Amino acid sequence: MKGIFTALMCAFDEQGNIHEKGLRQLVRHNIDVSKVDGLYVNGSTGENFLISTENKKRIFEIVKDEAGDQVKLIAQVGSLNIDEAVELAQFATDLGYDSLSAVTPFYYKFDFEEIKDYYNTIINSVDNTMIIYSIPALTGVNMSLEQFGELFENEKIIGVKFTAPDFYLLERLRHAYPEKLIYSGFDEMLLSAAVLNVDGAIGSTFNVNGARARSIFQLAQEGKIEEARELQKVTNDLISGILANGLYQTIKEMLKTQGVEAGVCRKPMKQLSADKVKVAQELAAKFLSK
Ligand SMILES: CC(=O)N[C@@H]([C@@H](O)[C@H](O)[C@H](O)CO)[C@@H](O)CC(=O)C(=O)O
Repeated sequence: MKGIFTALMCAFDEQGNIHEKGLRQLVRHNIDVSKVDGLYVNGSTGENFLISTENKKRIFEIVKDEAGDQVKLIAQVGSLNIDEAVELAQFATDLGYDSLSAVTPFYYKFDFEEIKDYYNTIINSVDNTMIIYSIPALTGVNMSLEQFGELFENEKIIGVKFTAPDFYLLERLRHAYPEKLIYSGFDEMLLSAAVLNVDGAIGSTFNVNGARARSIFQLAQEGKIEEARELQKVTNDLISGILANGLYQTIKEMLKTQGVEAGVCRKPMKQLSADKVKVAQELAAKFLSK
């Protein structure tokens, strides 16, 4: 379960339906071209919070069917509707997903006891493991070292996807819980996290930049920091361009230049203007090999 995991996009058509052929191509591109170690399915990048339970299940099915056992698969099942989270956890487990993950419950200001109960309720309902998805900038949920420790007391909670720029907390977590899996969640900070000895990374830009991400991670593990820094610089030039143009939409347009029918994003996300499509194509021409 270590290494580079792509936070998988989902291809949607103009009506917002799953574009199955495009989704299968996305899976193949990540496995065959980017050669990532795994896929993180129905996360933020998969537009999970914009789709129905039935669509989430269908995406889990298609991805497992296409990927088989070629790479590790993590199913993000977190939901404010805890019944849905449990249902999805059971569904993904039955399909053979290697682990589950759940975003911290957000919007209402849940206290820590409620957050702990949420994780234990989901994971104790299935025969699988759980990776906490912590992304404070989007959820508003900031957990302390001690609170992570309390969650980790449940042996089925095997790690955290740490999407935060708090390298002090990341170092403390690494030191305190050497046996737990820690994944870096900010692609632009991959090298800094790798230096702190994280076990892997999960990111959206790996859909187009997976090979470079793999190299950064590997070089850091080998102590070749100067080379890794060069690659992180190129990566961050790319990420700056993507973020300025519209994150998920730009990645989808870039994928289209690689022959992947990545579709469009679901409403209320807007579509790119013609000018921005051109910017995405220029980014692809500059940063992606044909
Ligand atoms: C909000 C968001 O999409 N964050 C990305 C990052 O990969 C992020 O896009 C990237 O670092 C650029 O800022 C991941 O942490 C999200 C992710 O793994 C997911 O799709 O669940």
